[in-house]
Amino acid sequence: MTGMAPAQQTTAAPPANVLELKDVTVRYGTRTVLDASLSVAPGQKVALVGPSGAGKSTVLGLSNGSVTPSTGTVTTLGTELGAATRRQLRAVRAGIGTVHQRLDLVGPLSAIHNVNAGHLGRWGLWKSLASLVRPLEGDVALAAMARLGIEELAPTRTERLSGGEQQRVALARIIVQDPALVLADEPISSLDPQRARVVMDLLAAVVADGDRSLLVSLHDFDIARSVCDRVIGLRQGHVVFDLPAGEVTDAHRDELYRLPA
Ligand SMILES: Nc1ncnc2c1ncn2[C@@H]1O[C@H](COP(=O)(O)OP(=O)(O)OP(=O)(O)O)[C@@H](O)[C@H]1O
Repeated sequence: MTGMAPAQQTTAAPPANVLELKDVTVRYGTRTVLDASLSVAPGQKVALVGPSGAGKSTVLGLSNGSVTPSTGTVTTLGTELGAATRRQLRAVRAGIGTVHQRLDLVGPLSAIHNVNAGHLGRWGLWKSLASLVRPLEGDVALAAMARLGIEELAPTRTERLSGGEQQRVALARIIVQDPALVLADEPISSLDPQRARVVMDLLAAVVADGDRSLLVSLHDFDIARSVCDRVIGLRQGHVVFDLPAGEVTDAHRDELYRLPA
């Protein structure tokens, strides 16, 4: 006996996926609209593509718990949503940043107030109300706005801003919220191609800056494969392919969007 302690285990376990859908089905009545398994690794940017009705929004809804699976499990930020307490669900939702085509900004409030709303998941009611009168931690919000080149718009009423500027306000709000996972449901579908590209590049930069993960549904196949690390093709609720963006070809696109004969 040497009396030596056993060797320490030094190899760290790989970090768990930030999102995991395992054997998930979603049924409405007798109709199964999703039957899929997929995952998003930490720091990964994943695009969901596929024709209308393929199940992209359903996957995003499952990921934040707003859609309940009929069978299977959804684990988001380490919490299995079906088994979570309300408190755990609140914590998961505070860790998710959401970007919609509809930006959920409050038009009559100044841009900085809207950016500051990124804090709300962490702040209690009184701090949130006080901040409506005078933005608290305004320096954090201003820094986020500066990152997106809209610092000088801080005092402007949000409804006076252009669509592109409002998109930047919504992205600055994500920076302030500092979520581990960003879910974006067709964030660029109302924009012209140039603006769509700029907004997607900004979204990707915001995600990469904070080492966050992204799951984004997109109709633009080319933007999906150029901005994201991985592309998942969904069709009629099934995963048709799940590939590194560099391996996705025009043939995958054509097959995915092929109209039924
Ligand atoms: N609450 C619901 N009740 C019944 N059917 C639903 C419900 N929500 C979604 N569906 C159906 O589920 C299928 C998938 O819808 P989903 O919105 O996920 O598709 P999508 O790929 O996001 O489509 P799009 O690109 O048009 O937004 C569709 O056929 C839709 O009609």
